Amino acid sequence: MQDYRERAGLLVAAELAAFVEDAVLPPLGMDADTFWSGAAGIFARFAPENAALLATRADMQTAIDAWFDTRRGQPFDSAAHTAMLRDIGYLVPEPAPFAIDTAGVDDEIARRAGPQLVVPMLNARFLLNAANARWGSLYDALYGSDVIPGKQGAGYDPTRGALVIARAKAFLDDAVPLADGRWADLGRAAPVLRDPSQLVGHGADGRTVLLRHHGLHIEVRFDDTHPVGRDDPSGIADVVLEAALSTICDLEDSVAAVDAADKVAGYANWLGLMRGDLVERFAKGGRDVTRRLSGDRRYRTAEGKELVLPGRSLLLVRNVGLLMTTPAVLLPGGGEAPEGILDALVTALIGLHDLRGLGQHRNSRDGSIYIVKPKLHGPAEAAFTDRLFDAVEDLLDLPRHSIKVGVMDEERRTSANLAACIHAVRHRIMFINTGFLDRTGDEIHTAMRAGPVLRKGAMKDAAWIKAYEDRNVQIGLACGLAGRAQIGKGMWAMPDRMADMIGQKVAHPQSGATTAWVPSPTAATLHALHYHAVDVAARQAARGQEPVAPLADLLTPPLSAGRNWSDADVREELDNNVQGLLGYVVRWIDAGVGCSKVPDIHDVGLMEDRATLRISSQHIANWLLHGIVSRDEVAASLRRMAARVDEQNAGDPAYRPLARDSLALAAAEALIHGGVAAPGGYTEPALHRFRLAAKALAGQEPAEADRPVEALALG
Ligand SMILES: CC(=O)SCCNC(=O)CCNC(=O)[C@H](O)C(C)(C)COP(=O)(O)OP(=O)(O)OC[C@H]1O[C@@H](n2cnc3c(N)ncnc32)[C@H](O)[C@@H]1OP(=O)(O)O
Ligand SMILES: O=CC(=O)O
Ligand SMILES: [Mg+2]
Repeated sequence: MQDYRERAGLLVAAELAAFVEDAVLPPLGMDADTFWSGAAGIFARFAPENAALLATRADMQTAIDAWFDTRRGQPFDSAAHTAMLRDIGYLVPEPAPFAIDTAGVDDEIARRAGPQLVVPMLNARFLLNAANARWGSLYDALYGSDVIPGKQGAGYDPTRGALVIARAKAFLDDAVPLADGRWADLGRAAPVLRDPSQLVGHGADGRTVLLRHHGLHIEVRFDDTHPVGRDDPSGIADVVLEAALSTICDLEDSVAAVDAADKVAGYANWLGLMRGDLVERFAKGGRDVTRRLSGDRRYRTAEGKELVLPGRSLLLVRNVGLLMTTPAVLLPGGGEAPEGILDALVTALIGLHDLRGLGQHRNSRDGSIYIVKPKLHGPAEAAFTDRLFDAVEDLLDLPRHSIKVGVMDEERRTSANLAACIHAVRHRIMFINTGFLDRTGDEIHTAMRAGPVLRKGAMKDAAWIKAYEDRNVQIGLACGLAGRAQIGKGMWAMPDRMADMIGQKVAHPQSGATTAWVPSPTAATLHALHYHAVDVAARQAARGQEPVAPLADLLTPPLSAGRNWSDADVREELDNNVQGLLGYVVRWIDAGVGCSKVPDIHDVGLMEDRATLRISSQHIANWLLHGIVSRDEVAASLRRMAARVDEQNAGDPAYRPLARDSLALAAAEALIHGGVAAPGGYTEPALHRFRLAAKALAGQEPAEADRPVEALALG
């Protein structure tokens, strides 16, 4: 049973009250009464509006469903569909031309182009690694990935090493060419650059040369005492790249946070990052490791001045959206508080530690707290977020617009009204980002009644997604984001396929995006190469001249004209969706892991999070609704894929097989069969329900834990 403390008319979970009052407020000199009575006022003001906005979403979806139902079997009528969306207020008038005026944004966001790493907030070991991924060894990233073909052996393989070194030096030839010859032929000479302005300085050890290209730094480390440098004709031991300029510490789709204990664990990690004292100790490769945040990096410029560069990624925090409530706080009527409002209050309060300079390091040098807001549906919800952040600033005595917002463009109503959404937050917006995974889930859900959707793999060639990606950049540029805010692109979801990433993800900077998401530090280092290859500012200048891609394309649902697939194709599609879904859900429900690498049916490890789960569950629900697959076929696929997922996890002693009475299997069935009715097609309600049940069971006697799922009160 959750233990609560009464605070200003709220019931606050004991662990949350203790965390806020003992760890967060005292260094800020803020008393608990001031904070909780301010928080109570904010909940009183914004919780009803939050509920009303959710009701509007539901009403609009009902109207869209009814419109498609009455036209079943007829070809899609784009003009009538757009008119209907205007009638129901889904499409709003475009604002007059305007430019955002966000101020006080750090260079990493406003003026420089480079990778953005995302990391689950509940994993301190990964969080520290992510924050430190500002700098990454290119030698290590190449050696440890499939960019260099062939298998890695146990020890150092000099043949593989030689390929790495050749590749890294070829990169130097492109980005920072020598005045004469190639880096491979440098010999013992000191490097003289074709463009001397690329030489920024030297490391304190005198052996590191600091270079800059397209605003990103490159260290070339000369060290004859290092095993690699010793064998190199020039003594080069490594090439280190400035990689993850920014990192999103995620409280949303990559974590499983269902109760006060989980929320406090996430908030405590965010506090550790803002104060600089987060430490994690663990064993790796037979060694005990203590991981901390890296310090800043010191150099001497050619003029002999000291130069300090940030040692850590600029940290952003992703709050949850508007949908969920949390048992961590109960409102005066006894209902759970909207989780997004609690996140805004607590993550901004923690961010204040950085703005007041209370931490060991500085995160924002320009005095901003960066909150990423996911799953906003349209301008009314963006305006709501703006007012909520105003209120939090007032409570925390922060200058107006110190809290910046990153708007995830990942719901169809936001894409269709993007300029109006940006306008609603024009004084504080620091990014727009195409979260194409959620966006695909929302596309399927919104058009649920329109007909069977394309196979998942064909979705990337559909008209809507091209228009979505193009319009996001074009509208972002038209609204003046260049030089003030990021235009971001989505996640590379195949963490082990780095050669493919190198080949394909260059498309993101080429599109005029100043950043794009990567799943790991290695991916950040390798993706940094793309920002050296492409001059994003030039691409933005070119794309700023383009007409905006047609709204009609954006609003064309990805439908298949009937059942265009063989039985084998249908089965493959179903099995693939079911396998990804089960492989992810079993870890979410049983182990509380919110982001996993799950092999697909071709054994490619895919990053699965709640957004990819939204896609697979919505896809199966759509094909069931339209009779492409039957309930029996889905049940058979669940059985087949459960056995496969059990096999894949056989090496994990803590793993509980997906047997008939597994909570995880029941959650998977609820996600599929409840997919049409689920608000927005979101998976959070079902996941939270089953995870809470799993946690409750884990706290009980083993005999209880073996009770069948049917005996659980899950509703
Ligand atoms: C649609 C969306 O919302 S996308 C945004 C949400 N998604 C994410 O945040 C993805 C984040 N990435 C991850 O969680 C992980 O990379 C996964 C789950 C995809 C793969 O994890 P694993 O299978 O454990 O990775 P793998 O074994 O290849 O590598 C683990 C190592 O890489 C590091 N690592 C992997 N991902 C990250 C990361 N995102 N940040 C920091 N370090 C990371 C780990 O710290 C670990 O190194 P260590 O042993 O020195 O600590
Ligand atoms: O949040 C990102 C997405 O693709 O969804
Ligand atoms: Mg998303």
